[in-house]
Amino acid sequence: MTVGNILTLSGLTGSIGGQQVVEDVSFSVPDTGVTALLGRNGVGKTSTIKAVLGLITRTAGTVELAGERVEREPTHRIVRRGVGYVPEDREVFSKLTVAENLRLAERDGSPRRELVDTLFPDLVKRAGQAAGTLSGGQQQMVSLARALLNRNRVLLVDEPTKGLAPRIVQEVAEALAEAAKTVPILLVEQNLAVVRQLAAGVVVLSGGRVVHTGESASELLDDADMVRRLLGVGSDHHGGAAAASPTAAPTPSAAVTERGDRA
Ligand SMILES: Nc1ncnc2c1ncn2[C@@H]1O[C@H](COP(=O)(O)OP(=O)(O)OP(=O)(O)O)[C@@H](O)[C@H]1O
Repeated sequence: MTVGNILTLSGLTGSIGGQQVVEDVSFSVPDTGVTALLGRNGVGKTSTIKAVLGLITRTAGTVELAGERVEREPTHRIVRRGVGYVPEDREVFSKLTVAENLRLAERDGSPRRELVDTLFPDLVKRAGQAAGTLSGGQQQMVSLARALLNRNRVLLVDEPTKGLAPRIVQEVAEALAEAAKTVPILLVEQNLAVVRQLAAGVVVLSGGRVVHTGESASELLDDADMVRRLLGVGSDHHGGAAAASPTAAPTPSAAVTERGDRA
């Protein structure tokens, strides 16, 4: 099977309140695996995802989904075409149960219940629990499960491990790895050990623009100078045991991310 691109951004430019926050962004997301979208705080990663979805004003450029132009379409239509979004901060309905949260997310009559139940057995056990009483990691699982219930062609996942304890970070990373076997993922992630574990390709933004694209995230992460220059993180924060092996679990030290460094 030849590998193609599921999503291609070309010269995408977007603004919030008249201020340009995404500038002439071009890159492609292959139709398999995880592609990481990286960059320091505030460089426009979330805004780029929102521009794809039409959640911020797109002022120029194109977005192709499986070869079809969608940049003029409203958000709901892009979502219906199969672009799943797992936003930063999870956004579960806290007063609703886990089961209700999932049911609300179903877009058609054949949700992929089996897949979701297999991936997230804990959510099956907690089906009757109010989502607001779940831990951050469990809420992240609900958020991921909602996107996976539908037959999406690509998932846009924004900072899924943000604020989670290292052990839970690893659980979320494993769920993402399983999910990626069924759907390509564009992943915004600050935890570089997770990026190393999951991502094949990589795109780095700075000041709303693409400053690096590569087919190997590990290659970028192995280059301490590049990491410092592009991500503003010391090599020790992606080094150590977790960085030495692409399959190693993120350790507490590796889970210290650029977010902490930049504070
Ligand atoms: N609602 C908003 N109103 C005004 N400016 C905004 C808004 N949301 C984002 N911005 C600005 O747009 C720029 C890009 O922000 P964005 O959240 O896309 O960056 P990011 O790379 O995802 O950062 P983070 O790592 O903090 O999530 C920043 O300068 C930010 O201040």
